Amino acid sequence: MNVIETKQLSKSYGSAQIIKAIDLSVKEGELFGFLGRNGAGKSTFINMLTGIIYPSSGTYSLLGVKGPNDQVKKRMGVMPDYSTLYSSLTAMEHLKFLSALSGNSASKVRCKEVLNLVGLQNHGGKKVGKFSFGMKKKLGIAQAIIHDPKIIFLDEPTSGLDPESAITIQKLIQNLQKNGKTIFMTSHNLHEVEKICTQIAIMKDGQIIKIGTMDELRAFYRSKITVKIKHSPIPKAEQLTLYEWLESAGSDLTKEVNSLTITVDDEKKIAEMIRAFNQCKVDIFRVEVEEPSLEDIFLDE
Ligand SMILES: Nc1ncnc2c1ncn2[C@@H]1O[C@H](COP(=O)(O)OP(=O)(O)OP(=O)(O)O)[C@@H](O)[C@H]1O
Repeated sequence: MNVIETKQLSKSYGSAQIIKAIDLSVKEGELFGFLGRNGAGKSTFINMLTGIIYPSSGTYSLLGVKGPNDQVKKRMGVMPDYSTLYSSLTAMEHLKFLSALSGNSASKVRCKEVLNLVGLQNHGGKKVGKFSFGMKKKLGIAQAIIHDPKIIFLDEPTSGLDPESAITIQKLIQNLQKNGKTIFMTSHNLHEVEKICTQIAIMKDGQIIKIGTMDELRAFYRSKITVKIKHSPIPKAEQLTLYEWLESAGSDLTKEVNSLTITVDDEKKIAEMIRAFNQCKVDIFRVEVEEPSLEDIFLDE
């Protein structure tokens, strides 16, 4: 089942079209990573799905129900902007208060359990006003999951967290997914998205320009395979021919002592290179092939 589905979803402010007729389907149980440069339109898109702003045109449905819908909102978790937390309440009071407000009143035991999950187990009695930025972020995630929702929207859940806390949150997000939740998250941390997301979309100027699993995105990008070859010394008489051949076979050739790095556009070129080395009586000791990372794919856009 598609848990999130948008059809021609658009948003304009005045004459500026921020989101341009997006058709998107997110299946149940996906950990969906939504990427894009600053101002691409990620938050605007999420804000439409979570009912914070209205679309200018197009439709969306969540859990098969056309949005916005109050019943669906109860089954959806949204990480709030940290500035909207109540500073005079303690973390425990905050979770109890907000869960009651949204019609999903949480028990003290559940509040403690969720504070534990986000790593705030020792801070339940502390006033939110005294929280650091990272602690507020964790409390925001706790608030998003307190009522055990089916879909969870997280806008940059780990930005500003120290590395250890970021890993705790990434593991928590992965566990939520393993337990059947559908998670839709934005992030500027490409390494994180590559590591944990099962589907990735890249947004540019209000449109989704690439979408797929990490492997599918790599397949779009097969033209950048970096190969590092460690080899025996190249006989002087063969050097010119071999290097000239390599330059015609690939690009970005970097020569070092008994090793080289080259970028090729097709895996078949790797086999051809090995044959060319052998013909020049050069032994190959190691071939390292570097697949394009999400960063390569993202930066290429
Ligand atoms: N209320 C608004 N009125 C006018 N323009 C807006 C409004 N909200 C957002 N925008 C514009 O919409 C564009 C997309 O903004 P949005 O916040 O969705 O981007 P984003 O991808 O989430 O960026 P970031 O990564 O910086 O959070 C920006 O050009 C922004 O200035």
